[in-house]
Amino acid sequence: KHHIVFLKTHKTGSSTFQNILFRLGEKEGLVFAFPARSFQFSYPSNFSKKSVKELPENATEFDIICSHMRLDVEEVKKVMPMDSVYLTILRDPVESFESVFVYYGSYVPAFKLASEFPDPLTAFLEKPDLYYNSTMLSNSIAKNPMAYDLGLRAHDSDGPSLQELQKIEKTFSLVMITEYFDESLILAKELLGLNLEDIIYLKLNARQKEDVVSISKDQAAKIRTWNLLDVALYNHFRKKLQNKIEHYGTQRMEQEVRTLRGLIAEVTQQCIQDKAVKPEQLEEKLRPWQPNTVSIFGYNLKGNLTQVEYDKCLRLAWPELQYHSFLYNKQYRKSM
Ligand SMILES: Nc1ncnc2c1ncn2[C@@H]1O[C@H](COP(=O)(O)OS(=O)(=O)O)[C@@H](OP(=O)(O)O)[C@H]1O
Repeated sequence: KHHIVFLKTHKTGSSTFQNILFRLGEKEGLVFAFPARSFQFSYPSNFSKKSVKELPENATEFDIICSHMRLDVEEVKKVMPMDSVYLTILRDPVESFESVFVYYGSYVPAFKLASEFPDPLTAFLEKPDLYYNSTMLSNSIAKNPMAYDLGLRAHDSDGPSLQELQKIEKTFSLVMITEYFDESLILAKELLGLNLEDIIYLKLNARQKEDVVSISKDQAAKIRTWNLLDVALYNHFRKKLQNKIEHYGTQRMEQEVRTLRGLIAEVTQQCIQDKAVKPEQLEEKLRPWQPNTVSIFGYNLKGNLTQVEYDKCLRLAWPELQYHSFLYNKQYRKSM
């Protein structure tokens, strides 16, 4: 029986991987550790056992946890079985910071202050310390967002200590890398003993292209300086993943990735009417949550699916909040 802890980092492709885990959990009847309130574990505060909904009737343990949290390993251990496999995902900090900046532009005070300028990202990067007050909890994600989610001292300006890196290495069996998403999935499949069918996915939570800010070399350098800890983490674990791919066998990996992509093309053909659909053209059931500054794409399903096909296709395209609510309702036999 699987026992899985997935640390869902922000703006890294984590919803796509979470969807794979939602489907796995549903298929295997795993017990999810859900937040007691809402969809996150008291984020941006540290994870706490108190923020977890109690076990459902007749269950003796939780099997899987995969909602947003700020990691506190000792607290997670109070909730999850000792033999749980820990996974997480990191994305190129230039890409992930740009995504965080735009997505949370009107929610995070540091970003909101810069939003009054015609080019908010340039204004912010020019003098980030002018906008960033590290004592405000609501600014948590404004600097080194991935390190913050991992529970590190993200507001500092230096890199991680060897001790911090060693702790992450000791905790996580696999740190996936968004730029090697499919390769990471193959490694996750091996680690968890899954089939290729289990890791078929549709890319979720993508912004419409007009909302993606194209980053100049100068801006990229400034993003890296501001997010030094994320850069160090990313570089370290990217290298590690590359080594794992080599160890797995580069050709064997290429073959598996090709097969996976073929399977993805098949289900896309079977399930999807339109890709990259704007929110206003999506029915509510398939509309991802929308921040007020950007549009997040979704999928329209084909109209002529049998019930069995519809159930399968829906789950692939189901945005996080809708699928989460469905699983919660099923597990507790009552709505959230
Ligand atoms: N498979 C795959 N490969 C590469 N990139 C991917 C993938 N799946 C999702 N994405 C991109 O990840 C961004 C969304 O990340 P999250 O789902 O982690 O966001 S959230 O924090 O849960 O809101 C979002 O990035 P932006 O479009 O740049 O905002 C998605 O496009």
